[in-house]
Amino acid sequence: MPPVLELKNVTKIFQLKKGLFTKKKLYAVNNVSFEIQKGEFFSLVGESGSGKTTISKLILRLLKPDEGEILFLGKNIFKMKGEELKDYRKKIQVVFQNPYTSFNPLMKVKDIVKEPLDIHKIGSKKERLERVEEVLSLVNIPVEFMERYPDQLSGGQRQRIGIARALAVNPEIIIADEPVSSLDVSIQAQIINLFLKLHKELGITFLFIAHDLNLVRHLSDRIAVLYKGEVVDYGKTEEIFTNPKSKFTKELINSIPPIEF
Ligand SMILES: Nc1ncnc2c1ncn2[C@@H]1O[C@H](COP(=O)(O)OP(=O)(O)OP(=O)(O)O)[C@@H](O)[C@H]1O
Repeated sequence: MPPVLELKNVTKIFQLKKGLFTKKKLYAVNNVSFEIQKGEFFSLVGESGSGKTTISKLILRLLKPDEGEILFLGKNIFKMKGEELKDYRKKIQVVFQNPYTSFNPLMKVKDIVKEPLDIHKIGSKKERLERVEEVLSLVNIPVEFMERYPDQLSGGQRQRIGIARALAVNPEIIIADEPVSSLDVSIQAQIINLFLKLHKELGITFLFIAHDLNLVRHLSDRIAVLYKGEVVDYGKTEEIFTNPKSKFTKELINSIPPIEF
Protein backbone atom coordinates (compact mmCIF):
# COMPACT_ATOMS: atom_id res chain seq x y z
CA MET A 1 0.00 0.00 0.00
CA PRO A 2 1.42 3.44 -0.92
CA PRO A 3 1.85 6.01 1.87
CA VAL A 4 -1.27 8.05 2.67
CA LEU A 5 0.70 11.18 1.94
CA GLU A 6 4.09 11.67 0.34
CA LEU A 7 6.00 14.87 -0.32
CA LYS A 8 8.78 14.48 -2.88
CA ASN A 9 11.34 17.29 -3.09
CA VAL A 10 8.72 19.99 -2.62
CA THR A 11 9.84 23.62 -2.96
CA LYS A 12 7.73 26.75 -2.56
CA ILE A 13 9.24 30.13 -3.34
CA PHE A 14 7.68 33.48 -2.45
CA GLN A 15 8.82 36.59 -4.32
CA LEU A 16 9.38 39.32 -1.78
CA LYS A 17 9.63 42.98 -2.74
CA LYS A 18 13.00 44.28 -1.60
CA GLY A 19 13.04 47.77 -3.07
CA LEU A 20 11.05 49.57 -5.70
CA PHE A 21 12.42 47.47 -8.56
CA THR A 22 14.14 44.58 -6.83
CA LYS A 23 12.74 41.32 -5.64
CA LYS A 24 14.11 38.66 -3.37
CA LYS A 25 13.28 34.97 -3.46
CA LEU A 26 12.22 33.37 -0.20
CA TYR A 27 12.46 29.59 -0.12
CA ALA A 28 9.59 29.08 2.37
CA VAL A 29 9.74 25.33 1.70
CA ASN A 30 12.99 24.00 0.29
CA ASN A 31 13.31 20.51 -1.21
CA VAL A 32 11.13 18.90 1.47
CA SER A 33 10.45 15.16 1.36
CA PHE A 34 8.60 12.96 3.85
CA GLU A 35 5.96 10.28 3.83
CA ILE A 36 3.13 9.37 6.19
CA GLN A 37 1.97 5.76 6.38
CA LYS A 38 -1.58 4.66 7.13
CA GLY A 39 -2.33 4.72 10.85
CA GLU A 40 0.75 6.75 11.64
CA PHE A 41 0.91 9.76 13.97
CA PHE A 42 3.34 12.03 12.15
CA SER A 43 4.45 15.41 13.46
CA LEU A 44 5.98 18.32 11.63
CA VAL A 45 7.86 20.54 14.06
CA GLY A 46 9.59 23.87 13.58
CA GLU A 47 9.86 27.39 14.91
CA SER A 48 7.71 30.25 13.65
CA GLY A 49 8.42 30.95 9.98
CA SER A 50 10.01 27.56 9.28
CA GLY A 51 7.40 26.70 6.62
CA LYS A 52 4.90 24.51 8.50
CA THR A 53 1.75 26.35 7.43
CA THR A 54 3.03 26.67 3.86
CA ILE A 55 3.40 22.87 3.77
CA SER A 56 -0.14 22.36 5.05
CA LYS A 57 -1.45 24.86 2.45
CA LEU A 58 0.38 22.95 -0.29
CA ILE A 59 -1.14 19.67 0.90
CA LEU A 60 -4.60 21.30 0.91
CA ARG A 61 -3.94 22.61 -2.62
CA LEU A 62 -4.33 26.21 -1.43
CA LEU A 63 -0.86 26.80 -2.88
CA LYS A 64 1.03 25.19 -5.77
CA PRO A 65 4.64 24.08 -5.37
CA ASP A 66 7.35 25.52 -7.61
CA GLU A 67 9.01 22.12 -7.67
CA GLY A 68 8.28 18.60 -6.51
CA GLU A 69 5.20 16.46 -6.07
CA ILE A 70 2.65 15.67 -3.39
CA LEU A 71 1.10 12.22 -3.65
CA PHE A 72 -2.05 11.03 -1.86
CA LEU A 73 -2.26 7.22 -1.86
CA GLY A 74 0.19 7.28 -4.77
CA LYS A 75 -1.63 9.92 -6.86
CA ASN A 76 -0.34 13.40 -7.63
CA ILE A 77 -2.81 15.79 -5.94
CA PHE A 78 -2.11 18.57 -8.45
CA LYS A 79 -3.29 16.36 -11.31
CA MET A 80 -6.61 15.56 -9.64
CA LYS A 81 -9.85 16.95 -11.11
CA GLY A 82 -13.61 16.45 -10.81
CA GLU A 83 -14.75 13.52 -8.65
CA GLU A 84 -11.20 12.52 -7.76
CA LEU A 85 -10.50 15.99 -6.40
CA LYS A 86 -13.78 16.06 -4.45
CA ASP A 87 -12.90 12.72 -2.98
CA TYR A 88 -9.45 13.99 -1.98
CA ARG A 89 -11.05 17.01 -0.26
CA LYS A 90 -13.26 14.64 1.69
CA LYS A 91 -10.45 12.31 2.70
CA ILE A 92 -8.19 15.05 4.01
CA GLN A 93 -9.65 17.06 6.88
CA VAL A 94 -8.17 19.85 8.97
CA VAL A 95 -8.34 20.97 12.58
CA PHE A 96 -7.35 24.62 12.76
CA GLN A 97 -5.27 26.43 15.32
CA ASN A 98 -7.88 28.84 16.55
CA PRO A 99 -11.21 27.41 17.63
CA TYR A 100 -12.43 30.99 18.27
CA THR A 101 -12.35 32.04 14.64
CA SER A 102 -12.76 28.83 12.69
CA PHE A 103 -16.53 28.47 13.11
CA ASN A 104 -19.50 30.47 11.89
CA PRO A 105 -20.90 31.98 15.13
CA LEU A 106 -24.46 31.77 13.76
CA MET A 107 -24.36 28.00 13.28
CA LYS A 108 -25.34 25.52 15.96
CA VAL A 109 -22.86 22.82 16.99
CA LYS A 110 -24.88 20.14 15.18
CA ASP A 111 -24.77 22.10 11.91
CA ILE A 112 -21.05 22.86 12.25
CA VAL A 113 -20.24 19.18 12.69
CA LYS A 114 -22.77 18.11 10.03
CA GLU A 115 -21.59 20.58 7.37
CA PRO A 116 -18.89 18.34 5.81
CA LEU A 117 -21.51 15.56 5.49
CA ASP A 118 -23.86 18.04 3.75
CA ILE A 119 -21.09 19.31 1.44
CA HIS A 120 -20.14 15.79 0.40
CA LYS A 121 -23.78 14.59 0.34
CA ILE A 122 -23.09 11.66 2.63
CA GLY A 123 -26.12 9.80 4.09
CA SER A 124 -29.74 10.81 4.65
CA LYS A 125 -30.80 13.64 6.97
CA LYS A 126 -31.33 11.15 9.78
CA GLU A 127 -28.04 9.33 9.16
CA ARG A 128 -26.15 12.62 9.18
CA LEU A 129 -27.55 13.56 12.60
CA GLU A 130 -26.74 10.08 13.91
CA ARG A 131 -23.18 10.52 12.70
CA VAL A 132 -22.99 13.92 14.44
CA GLU A 133 -24.03 12.25 17.73
CA GLU A 134 -21.48 9.50 17.15
CA VAL A 135 -18.52 11.82 16.57
CA LEU A 136 -19.52 14.14 19.43
CA SER A 137 -19.41 11.16 21.74
CA LEU A 138 -15.94 10.25 20.41
CA VAL A 139 -14.69 13.68 21.50
CA ASN A 140 -16.58 13.58 24.83
CA ILE A 141 -19.09 16.31 24.06
CA PRO A 142 -22.56 15.64 25.53
CA VAL A 143 -25.36 15.31 23.01
CA GLU A 144 -27.28 18.31 24.45
CA PHE A 145 -24.47 20.55 23.17
CA MET A 146 -25.80 19.98 19.64
CA GLU A 147 -28.24 22.87 20.05
CA ARG A 148 -25.62 25.32 21.35
CA TYR A 149 -23.75 28.05 19.50
CA PRO A 150 -19.93 28.40 19.48
CA ASP A 151 -19.94 31.34 21.91
CA GLN A 152 -21.67 29.14 24.48
CA LEU A 153 -18.65 26.85 24.59
CA SER A 154 -15.21 27.03 26.20
CA GLY A 155 -12.05 27.05 24.07
CA GLY A 156 -11.38 23.38 24.80
CA GLN A 157 -14.97 22.42 23.94
CA ARG A 158 -14.73 24.36 20.70
CA GLN A 159 -11.57 22.53 19.75
CA ARG A 160 -13.35 19.22 20.48
CA ILE A 161 -16.10 20.34 18.09
CA GLY A 162 -13.42 21.11 15.49
CA ILE A 163 -12.05 17.60 15.91
CA ALA A 164 -15.57 16.07 15.70
CA ARG A 165 -16.19 18.02 12.48
CA ALA A 166 -12.94 16.70 10.99
CA LEU A 167 -13.89 13.13 11.99
CA ALA A 168 -17.45 13.32 10.60
CA VAL A 169 -16.66 12.25 7.03
CA ASN A 170 -14.36 9.42 8.15
CA PRO A 171 -11.23 10.95 6.55
CA GLU A 172 -8.09 9.09 5.55
CA ILE A 173 -5.93 11.67 7.32
CA ILE A 174 -6.44 14.62 9.68
CA ILE A 175 -4.11 17.61 9.56
CA ALA A 176 -3.99 19.31 12.95
CA ASP A 177 -2.26 22.69 12.51
CA GLU A 178 -1.05 23.84 15.95
CA PRO A 179 -4.37 22.70 17.42
CA VAL A 180 -3.54 23.49 21.04
CA SER A 181 -1.40 26.62 20.82
CA SER A 182 -4.29 29.04 21.38
CA LEU A 183 -5.62 27.11 24.40
CA ASP A 184 -4.85 27.45 28.12
CA VAL A 185 -2.05 25.18 29.27
CA SER A 186 -4.45 23.22 31.51
CA ILE A 187 -6.68 22.47 28.51
CA GLN A 188 -3.81 21.64 26.17
CA ALA A 189 -3.06 18.33 27.89
CA GLN A 190 -6.73 17.27 27.66
CA ILE A 191 -6.83 17.92 23.92
CA ILE A 192 -3.46 16.21 23.38
CA ASN A 193 -4.82 13.17 25.25
CA LEU A 194 -7.88 13.22 22.98
CA PHE A 195 -5.64 13.06 19.89
CA LEU A 196 -3.76 10.19 21.50
CA LYS A 197 -7.02 8.33 22.20
CA LEU A 198 -8.32 8.84 18.64
CA HIS A 199 -5.06 7.62 17.21
CA LYS A 200 -4.81 4.56 19.46
CA GLU A 201 -8.45 3.50 19.48
CA LEU A 202 -9.51 4.40 15.94
CA GLY A 203 -6.14 4.14 14.18
CA ILE A 204 -6.61 7.54 12.55
CA THR A 205 -3.67 8.87 10.53
CA PHE A 206 -2.52 12.29 11.74
CA LEU A 207 -0.29 15.03 10.45
CA PHE A 208 0.24 17.11 13.56
CA ILE A 209 1.91 20.51 13.18
CA ALA A 210 3.59 22.10 16.19
CA HIS A 211 6.43 24.36 17.23
CA ASP A 212 7.14 22.47 20.45
CA LEU A 213 9.12 19.26 20.04
CA ASN A 214 8.47 18.07 23.58
CA LEU A 215 4.73 18.46 23.12
CA VAL A 216 4.67 15.92 20.28
CA ARG A 217 7.10 13.43 21.82
CA HIS A 218 4.43 11.28 23.46
CA LEU A 219 2.12 11.45 20.47
CA SER A 220 4.26 10.85 17.46
CA ASP A 221 5.44 7.69 15.77
CA ARG A 222 7.72 9.74 13.55
CA ILE A 223 8.73 13.39 13.27
CA ALA A 224 10.17 15.77 10.69
CA VAL A 225 11.93 18.83 12.09
CA LEU A 226 11.86 21.89 9.83
CA TYR A 227 14.37 24.71 9.95
CA LYS A 228 14.14 27.63 7.53
CA GLY A 229 12.07 25.61 5.07
CA GLU A 230 14.29 22.51 5.13
CA VAL A 231 13.89 19.16 6.87
CA VAL A 232 16.89 18.93 9.21
CA ASP A 233 15.84 15.80 11.11
CA TYR A 234 13.46 13.04 10.06
CA GLY A 235 12.73 9.69 11.62
CA LYS A 236 11.32 7.75 14.53
CA THR A 237 10.54 9.91 17.55
CA GLU A 238 12.89 8.20 19.98
CA GLU A 239 15.73 8.16 17.45
CA ILE A 240 15.37 11.90 17.01
CA PHE A 241 15.41 12.47 20.75
CA THR A 242 18.35 10.14 21.42
CA ASN A 243 20.38 10.96 18.34
CA PRO A 244 19.38 14.31 16.79
CA LYS A 245 21.37 15.09 13.66
CA SER A 246 21.02 18.84 13.47
CA LYS A 247 22.21 21.52 15.85
CA PHE A 248 18.76 23.09 15.70
CA THR A 249 16.99 19.91 16.86
CA LYS A 250 19.47 19.55 19.73
CA GLU A 251 18.67 23.10 20.80
CA LEU A 252 14.93 22.42 20.60
CA ILE A 253 15.28 19.32 22.78
CA ASN A 254 17.37 21.14 25.37
CA SER A 255 15.52 24.44 25.45
CA ILE A 256 12.01 23.37 26.32
CA PRO A 257 11.09 21.70 29.60
CA PRO A 258 9.21 18.41 29.09
CA ILE A 259 5.44 18.61 29.45
CA GLU A 260 3.70 16.47 32.06
CA PHE A 261 0.51 14.69 31.06
N1 LIG B 1 1.92 34.50 1.00
C1 LIG B 1 3.18 34.73 1.40
N2 LIG B 1 3.92 35.67 0.78
C2 LIG B 1 5.21 35.89 1.15
N3 LIG B 1 5.84 35.23 2.15
C3 LIG B 1 5.14 34.30 2.81
C4 LIG B 1 3.78 33.99 2.47
N4 LIG B 1 3.34 33.00 3.31
C5 LIG B 1 4.37 32.70 4.12
N5 LIG B 1 5.45 33.46 3.83
C6 LIG B 1 6.78 33.39 4.46
O1 LIG B 1 7.24 32.05 4.34
C7 LIG B 1 7.93 31.63 5.51
C8 LIG B 1 7.26 30.39 6.08
O2 LIG B 1 5.98 30.78 6.61
P1 LIG B 1 4.98 29.75 7.31
O3 LIG B 1 3.73 30.51 7.64
O4 LIG B 1 4.85 28.55 6.45
O5 LIG B 1 5.77 29.36 8.63
P2 LIG B 1 5.25 28.61 9.94
O6 LIG B 1 6.34 27.65 10.29
O7 LIG B 1 3.90 28.05 9.69
O8 LIG B 1 5.19 29.78 11.01
P3 LIG B 1 4.10 30.04 12.18
O9 LIG B 1 4.34 28.96 13.20
O10 LIG B 1 4.46 31.41 12.66
O11 LIG B 1 2.74 29.96 11.55
C9 LIG B 1 7.92 32.83 6.45
O12 LIG B 1 9.14 33.51 6.29
C10 LIG B 1 6.75 33.66 5.95
O13 LIG B 1 6.97 35.03 6.24
